[in-house]
Amino acid sequence: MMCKVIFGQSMDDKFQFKPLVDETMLLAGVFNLSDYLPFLAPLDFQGYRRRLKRTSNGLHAIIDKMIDEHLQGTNAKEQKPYTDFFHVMVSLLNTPINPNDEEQRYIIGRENIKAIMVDMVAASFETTTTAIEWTLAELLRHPPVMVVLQQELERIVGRHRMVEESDLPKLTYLDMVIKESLRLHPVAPFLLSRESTEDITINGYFIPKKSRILVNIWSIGRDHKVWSNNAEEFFPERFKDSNIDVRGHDFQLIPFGSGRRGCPGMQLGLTTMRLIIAQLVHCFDWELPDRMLPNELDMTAKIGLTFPRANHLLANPTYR
Ligand code: HEM
Repeated sequence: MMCKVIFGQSMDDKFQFKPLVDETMLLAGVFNLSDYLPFLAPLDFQGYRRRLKRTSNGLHAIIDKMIDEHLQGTNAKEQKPYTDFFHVMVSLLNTPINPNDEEQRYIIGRENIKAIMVDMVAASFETTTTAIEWTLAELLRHPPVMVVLQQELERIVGRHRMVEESDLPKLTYLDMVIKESLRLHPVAPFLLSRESTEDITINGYFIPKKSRILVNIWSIGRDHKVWSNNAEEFFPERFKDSNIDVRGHDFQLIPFGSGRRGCPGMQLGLTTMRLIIAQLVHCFDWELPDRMLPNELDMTAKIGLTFPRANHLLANPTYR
């Protein structure tokens, strides 16, 4: 789905991004000795930098090939007006980004387009699927919550048609379920790192200029002082009559980050997440395999830049 939005076509054998994105996420979040002992960085003891370079070259090579195809016009589909991100970007190749500024003319080059596309691919492919998988896992672990959500869908949508995007604003319990899932399972538990631009003291802690700052939203999401004693529990009702929102202003819940580097794909990610969860729960009843009990479902996460489930969720759907 994200491939269609970004590239205007489904992923096929020619453009295999997924293994390269998985490797990038793993390497970007792995324990790296040089982060703690920077003088070791040039030696690349663990070989992570070499691996990351190979992965990055792989991603760049795929996008290079796609740009070439676009420029040669070999793909018949490309004759139509562009409605996807990639083709709009490539149509801007070698044009000035600020044509009215005579002094600083900045031309969009191939390297710029490749860097933006790699950023988009890495940031969009795994995030939404990871968030959906965690939400479905929590619903399977909490059958009463699943029932309340199904009742809401029946009330608002009924049984005779599929959920549509226009139904989403009315699905308030779904919204609470999604907030609760993102609170306990933020896709990027440390956000993207920041660097402090000046010396500052916050709550008695001195942070020198040029420090690398990681914001641990996983911990904030489970902090009893913020979320009360049931912070570890999946309890969507905590958001009933609450104004807490995920859009970056309520700092106890910032699964899409905040500020200038906050997630630009938030609206797309949230809408996709809501629609897919709603459709899965509306169309099917779900059961864990082999008579597994809800509390036996393994909820271990795999550590990387993102925080996906260690083992993919297995569940049996029955059409309702
Ligand atoms: C549920 C889905 C998603 C979640 C939870 C999510 C979360 C995040 C987070 C936490 C960040 C870092 C923000 C910060 O450090 O302040 C981020 C960055 C980013 N996201 Fe998302 N994201 C999602 C979907 C998407 C989608 C669908 C796209 C694009 C189509 C996207 C594009 C990006 C990009 C390009 C960045 C990097 C921004 C930068 O470097 O300044 N994300 N996302």
